[in-house]
Amino acid sequence: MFLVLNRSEGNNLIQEYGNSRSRNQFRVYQGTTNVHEAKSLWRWRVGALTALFIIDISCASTLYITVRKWNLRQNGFFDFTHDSSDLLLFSILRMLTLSGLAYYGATLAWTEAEKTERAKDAKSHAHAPLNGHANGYNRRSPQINGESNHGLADPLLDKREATKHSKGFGESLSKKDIVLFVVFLLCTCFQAFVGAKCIGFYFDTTHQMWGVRVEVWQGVLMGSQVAWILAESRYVHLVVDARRILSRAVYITKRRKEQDQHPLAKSARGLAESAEGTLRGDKGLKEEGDVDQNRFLMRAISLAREELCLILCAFFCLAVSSASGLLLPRFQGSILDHAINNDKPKFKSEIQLLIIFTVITGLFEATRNLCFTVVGKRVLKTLQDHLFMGVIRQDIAYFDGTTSGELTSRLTNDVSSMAEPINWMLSSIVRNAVALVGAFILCFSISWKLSMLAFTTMAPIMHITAVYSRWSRELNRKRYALLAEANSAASEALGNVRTVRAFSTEEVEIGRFKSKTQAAMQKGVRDAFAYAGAVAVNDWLDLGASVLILWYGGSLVMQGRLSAGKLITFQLYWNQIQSAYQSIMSVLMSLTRAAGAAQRVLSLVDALPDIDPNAGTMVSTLEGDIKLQNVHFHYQMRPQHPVLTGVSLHFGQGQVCALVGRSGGGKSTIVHLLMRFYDPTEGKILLDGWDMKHLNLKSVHEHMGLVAQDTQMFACSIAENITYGLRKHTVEDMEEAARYANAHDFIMRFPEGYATRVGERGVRLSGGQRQRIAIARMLLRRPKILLLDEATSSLDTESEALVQEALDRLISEGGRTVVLVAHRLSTVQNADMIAVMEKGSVVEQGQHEELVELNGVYQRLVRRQLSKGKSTVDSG
Ligand SMILES: Nc1ncnc2c1ncn2[C@@H]1O[C@H](COP(=O)(O)OP(=O)(O)OP(=O)(O)O)[C@@H](O)[C@H]1O
Repeated sequence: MFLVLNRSEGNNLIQEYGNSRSRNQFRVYQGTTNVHEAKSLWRWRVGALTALFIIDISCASTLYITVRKWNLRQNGFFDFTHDSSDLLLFSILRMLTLSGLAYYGATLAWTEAEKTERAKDAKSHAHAPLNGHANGYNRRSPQINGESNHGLADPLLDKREATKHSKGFGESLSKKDIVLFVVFLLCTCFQAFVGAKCIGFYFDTTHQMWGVRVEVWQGVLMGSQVAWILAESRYVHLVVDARRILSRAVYITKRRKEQDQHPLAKSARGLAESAEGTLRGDKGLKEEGDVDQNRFLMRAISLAREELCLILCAFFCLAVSSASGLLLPRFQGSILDHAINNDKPKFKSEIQLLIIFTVITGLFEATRNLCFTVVGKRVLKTLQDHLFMGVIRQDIAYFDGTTSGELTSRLTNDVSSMAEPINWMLSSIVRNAVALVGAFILCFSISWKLSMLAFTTMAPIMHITAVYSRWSRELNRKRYALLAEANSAASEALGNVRTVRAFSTEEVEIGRFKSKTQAAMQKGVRDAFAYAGAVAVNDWLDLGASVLILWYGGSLVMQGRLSAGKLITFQLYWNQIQSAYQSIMSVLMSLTRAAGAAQRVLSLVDALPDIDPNAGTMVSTLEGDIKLQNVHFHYQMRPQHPVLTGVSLHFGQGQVCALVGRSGGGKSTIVHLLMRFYDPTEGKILLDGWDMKHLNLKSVHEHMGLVAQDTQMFACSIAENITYGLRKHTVEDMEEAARYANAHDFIMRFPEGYATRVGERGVRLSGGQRQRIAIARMLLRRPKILLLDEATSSLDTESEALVQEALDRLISEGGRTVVLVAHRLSTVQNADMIAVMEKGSVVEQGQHEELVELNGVYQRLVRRQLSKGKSTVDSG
């Protein structure tokens, strides 16, 4: 039973995120792309199916032999009640039909998979030139400057065809699905036949074979046939799926080879690297592992490991409540029998026992529930903490390629969708599994024939559940992606609400948001319909089973072969099986829904940053000597655009060094590299002679201070902003830093002084005030290395003068290495070294006078400044 529900297909799922139409939309493919792996999966599954056929026929043959030897025939012709040659015949027929259908289905799967891949290519071709992004090197064919990809994609492919095939796994019904449905129907009919055969069959109760009654042998052989048929039906599905996986792997490998030989392969790779919404580290893209129901369950269990004591207590309560709960139907049945037989003393004592066991069950049930709920809540908390830790420690490169909306969605929607089933699944799955297995055994002990008949309805239920789970999982993945897009649109609009108001684009933003929520809602509604359908069919099948039980059980009672009480007990156990099964099914379905969210959450929880701030040698003091040796760099989101091309610079200890040059020359990028937001793609940065990569980043940052152009503030008080990140400080130190930064006076003019709250991102302060607070924050840390990245460029003259005064004071203090980007001429003039950057390289270097004499780029910049009547070196 669980074999089918907890599908373990053994194939990994590769998620590919697309960028063709919208940022976060991703497409899902199932299976490996490695041809070798796909081939062995195919062989393995074909082998397993063949083995199943062999076992099935062996069972049928053995049954036939035992029946011929021990079952007395009434006449010479075929006799349904005394002969099993029909079962043998059906086994052979089954083997031939299922093999044929598996072969046909596999052929269809091969061509369908190839067609789907082609359609996906065609679709990505159609979109790629519109937005300038290709969609995954080695995964989709890029179209650059109108060039197609060796004709691999069929440009004439009908657009509707492309849409149909790109709908994704599980969303469209194909010929292959129809073949699989026929397999399912056939197998269900075969199972029903074996069930019916069991009921009417004459089992020899007198003879023995190897010390075991022949009746038992025959019953086991017939019973196991039902299981083999179920497994065969499943394996035909798996064989067909393996063919699809192989076809896709072959197609993709072929495409990869052709792409690698393509002259534009490098650009394609670059475009793929820049796809948004993907998990990336500083060194490039990272693959997000698949999380299916099984892995999700395993993960939930490992998360709950810390709560071992509570879990053990819960399991103890579970054992007691399950054991006593399983006895209740027995009491109910025998009470009825005693009532019918008018046996008053036994009737009374059974009633008393029933009351005692009901109280015990309820008590332990409640305690078990409490323990598991507490475990669920604690797991949720751990998960939330882990996710936030996972997000905040990611490389800056990751944040370059994602939006705050998407992250918020992961932290809120995804985590709650993932945690929802965790809250109760631990409790529910174990309790219901125990009830299911226990009731199953007890049902067989009452009447194995009745059980066989009832259980033939289980196979279709399991099949429908498995098909729905699979379909729903893919649909929900897409739904969550759409919700993330909606979040992203909302947070972008709200973050820029002033611009939205200024341009009166509220309607546009509302439309953008609505289109995403609408699409997500449609997928949700589709899922709800399918869910309702699956549940309805399953309910009908359940009811059908109850009718069968009453019909056959009732006839047994009338024949005097079963007591009425036993029939009631059987019915109660059957109800228990049904409700346990339904509960497990709904847990698994919610696991299915949650697996999509879990994948997005766990991929982040598990992803370790490439630049680990905690790794490397600790630094207690820094002299402040910085060397850049032949540094090359490009941002991942624009891999084809080199930002730094072989930059070598020396910022001596205690020197004031300036970086000037045209906008986009790479000055801020050098500051980013010095902060180690990114690592150079080539070359080295040495700090006091040590390669920065080998130093502990946290300890290095304690000696560095950065004042950037766009100062970032937290929505708390001014005091908290100034002392941000410092564990020890005094109020006097804070005020002194603020005075030094020309901030004390304006802070004191606020009614609440240092306790004034600054609002989100410091919106309640002016740009100059924010800058001065940032300077105070940095001063309080007394850094050895000071990085000033155009700290005054966006300020008006008055604010600029105030901020500049604070900075000049700081610089003139000496003893610090200062790297400043595009400052006022006066400051740059006095710098010990000025480096002029152009198009990612240093074109001139020296002191002010030397550079002016060179009559080159620097002199032109100065001249332009003077002609504009400004006193700053223009960076544009
Ligand atoms: N996170 C990023 N992702 C991709 N490209 C980036 C990123 N940051 C900057 N760039 C690009 O890198 C190049 C250099 O940018 P950088 O900010 O270093 O220039 P700059 O010399 O400091 O310019 P400005 O004086 O205007 O600030 C620019 O072309 C810019 O578009």
